[in-house]
Amino acid sequence: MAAQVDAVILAGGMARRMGGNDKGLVELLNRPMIEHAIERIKPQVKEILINANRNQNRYSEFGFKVFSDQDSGYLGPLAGMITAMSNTDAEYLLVVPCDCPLLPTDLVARMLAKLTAEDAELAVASDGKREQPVVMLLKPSLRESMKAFLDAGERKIDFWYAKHHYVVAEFSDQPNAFVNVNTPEQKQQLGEAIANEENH
Ligand SMILES: Nc1nc2c(ncn2[C@@H]2O[C@H](COP(=O)(O)OP(=O)(O)OP(=O)(O)O)[C@@H](O)[C@H]2O)c(=O)[nH]1
Ligand SMILES: [Mg+2]
Repeated sequence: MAAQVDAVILAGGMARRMGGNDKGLVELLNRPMIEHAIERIKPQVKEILINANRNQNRYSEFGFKVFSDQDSGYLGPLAGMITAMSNTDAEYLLVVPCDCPLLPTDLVARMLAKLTAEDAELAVASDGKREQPVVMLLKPSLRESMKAFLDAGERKIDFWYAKHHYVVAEFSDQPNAFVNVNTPEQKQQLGEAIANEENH
């Protein structure tokens, strides 16, 4: 039987570079940004969880459970992951950010294949050039380790996973898959690029 995988879409940041507008809800091509991620990920997992620290009612309209960080105070993406890990009973949790509209449609399959082939604890995605620390597939049992790391005042995701047996799943065949939107200018550029692509 295929392994059970749930996903958390992280939308819990402050989006300062977006001018403080809730990044998951700003519109890209007339749709809230998170909807692009939902569309890519939904066919690949059992359930989607949304992690958001404001506008929870608006987020719940997408039809999935919404969780805020357990420890308030914007402690970074790891705080959102910890919350999701306590709210899933799946074998694996996929973590993705809300601001990556072009995530691979074969993300879970390839990360899971790599993780199981090497009997690793977690897999991190790479675009072929760089690891993408907010795109991970992990076992929810890693929650204790992540919590201890955060409680010790640490924040950096790659420092955390370096402590574990991890593998890197490469998506060099899809160099734009992890394009990430942080500013209004990037949003504008990506919107135009996608629209151009669709017109060809
Ligand atoms: N739960 C949670 N998620 C966070 C937090 N900070 C960032 N994230 C998420 O982590 C992902 C990557 O972070 P960034 O792209 O830096 O987003 P951001 O922090 O909202 O934006 P900036 O304020 O411009 O850095 C995004 O999906 C954010 O929603 C946090 O404190 N808590
Ligand atoms: Mg940030």
